[in-house]
Amino acid sequence: MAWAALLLSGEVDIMQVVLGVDLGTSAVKVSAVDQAGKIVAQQSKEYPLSQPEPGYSEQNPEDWVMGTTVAIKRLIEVDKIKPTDIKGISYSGQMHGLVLLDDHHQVLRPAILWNDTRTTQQCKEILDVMGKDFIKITRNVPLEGFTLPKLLWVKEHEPQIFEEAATFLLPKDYVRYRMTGKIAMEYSDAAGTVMLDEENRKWSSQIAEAFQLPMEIFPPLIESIGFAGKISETYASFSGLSTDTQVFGGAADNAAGAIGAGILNTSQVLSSIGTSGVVLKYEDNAKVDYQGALHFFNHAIPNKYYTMGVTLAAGYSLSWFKKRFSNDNSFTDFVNAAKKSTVGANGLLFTPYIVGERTPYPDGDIRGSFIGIDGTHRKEDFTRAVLEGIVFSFRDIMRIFAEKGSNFDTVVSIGGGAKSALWLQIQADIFNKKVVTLKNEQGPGLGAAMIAAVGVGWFGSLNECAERFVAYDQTYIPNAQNVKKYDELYNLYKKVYGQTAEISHGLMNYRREML
Ligand SMILES: Nc1ncnc2c1ncn2[C@@H]1O[C@H](COP(=O)(O)OP(=O)(O)O)[C@@H](O)[C@H]1O
Ligand SMILES: O=C(CO)[C@@H](O)[C@H](O)COP(=O)(O)O
Repeated sequence: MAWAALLLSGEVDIMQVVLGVDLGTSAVKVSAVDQAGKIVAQQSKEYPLSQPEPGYSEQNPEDWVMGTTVAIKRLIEVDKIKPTDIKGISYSGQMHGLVLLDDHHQVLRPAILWNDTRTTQQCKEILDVMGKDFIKITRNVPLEGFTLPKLLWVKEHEPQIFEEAATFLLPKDYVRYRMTGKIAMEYSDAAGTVMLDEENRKWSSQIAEAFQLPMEIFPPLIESIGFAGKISETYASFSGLSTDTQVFGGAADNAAGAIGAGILNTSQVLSSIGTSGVVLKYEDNAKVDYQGALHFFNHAIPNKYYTMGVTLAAGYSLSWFKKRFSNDNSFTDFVNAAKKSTVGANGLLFTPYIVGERTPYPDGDIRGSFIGIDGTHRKEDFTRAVLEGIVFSFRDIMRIFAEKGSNFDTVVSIGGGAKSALWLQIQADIFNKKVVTLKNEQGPGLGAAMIAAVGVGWFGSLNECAERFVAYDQTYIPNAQNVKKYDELYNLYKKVYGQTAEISHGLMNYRREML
């Protein structure tokens, strides 16, 4: 039912709202959402990222708390949302970041983030010590981005800090702790620590023993829609919120993004082109086994899962190219100029490995290429090659799904990739699948608000909530001629990694020697 009709029907109370806190890497965005699924107000606050050494990426957890508080205060003071009308709050969080706390719950060092790549050695050690058992328990291969290698890095390089650590949290779990005073980690995020026995939904004592991690440091686990407490007196006086507002677990940003996009059954796949890119598929149970070729994590819905592959530089590749070579154009004009090129960019291929890659090549040292540069190529061919290369990298992920016999008919596109009709058609043609967009595309923030909406009892389940909050907009159907051409080009694209890896690694070593 449309928003106005819902109001007239008296089925919803438009005064009541829930808040979805989307704790990203560059900023926190807090959305106030009413019972009809309408975003009535939104505030955000950016915070800095520190890169003290090559490959390091850290943030100060206090900045997340301050940013979230500023955004909430603005909702109350500028947008005039009454604190007593805020019935519930939940979260979507950047994944994997390690927040270490001492026994007074004080932060011991800056958080080490998902895009920090200092832990290659620790990932190797994890496999050396546990081999295939590790993948069997966590359903993932150890990658630099995940939390366990970060914990082992601290243990090895900062032993005094490790000694003082009483527990650890993930970014949004830390913010929730500061708002409620209660320590807990939520399942979909806990899966990304790669210390969780995913199928049995408990911390793995085998992993703890293998790496001499005391069991006491593992925080209690809660469900995404689980009640985490009410706003504490301290945080209420700090933020202006009411102590009656209920707080719920929340979810990892990709799980929350999937909920906000209505990915709640196995026939749909999410294609998210943000700074990084994600192809994500809902899984009904833990029986599917990709043997670590894709990430496999607990979903925000109890006992459900999702599989995903990550392209580290998706939208980032396009932004990089625009910034370096087309900075004076608007984003829309710059992307639309690629229409002047052809399917296959007049014979130019791009691989988007400009910050290394995760799926299907877990290789921090691979770098991107333009292949087939010809004297006749124009800037729009390069732009088109970048748009296509990003989508080819998503097809690499889809190929793994296909090899495992996973079937789906619809791809829901979100993020920057859903802003351009050209890019959406390229996705439909390269995937050879129907691609749809969302009417109310708010990404993980809406998913976070949906978790709170279910938590406070507005809906019986996330599926029920999605029926009201999520609606599809445009549909893009594959063009048979283009599909054929892209199939041919994809066969060439697939060869680029293998044939450029050695050269890329040599060039990375050259850069390191120059430091
Ligand atoms: N008008 C546009 N058309 C196509 N792509 C766009 C447009 N504007 C931005 N983008 C792409 O979207 C990406 C950002 O997507 P977004 O979902 O906002 O990412 P994030 O939340 O990670 O910052 C940018 O890196 C850029 O490549
Ligand atoms: O590492 C992963 C998933 O495994 C990333 O998806 C981060 O969770 C991204 O955070 P944002 O870019 O959305 O801040």
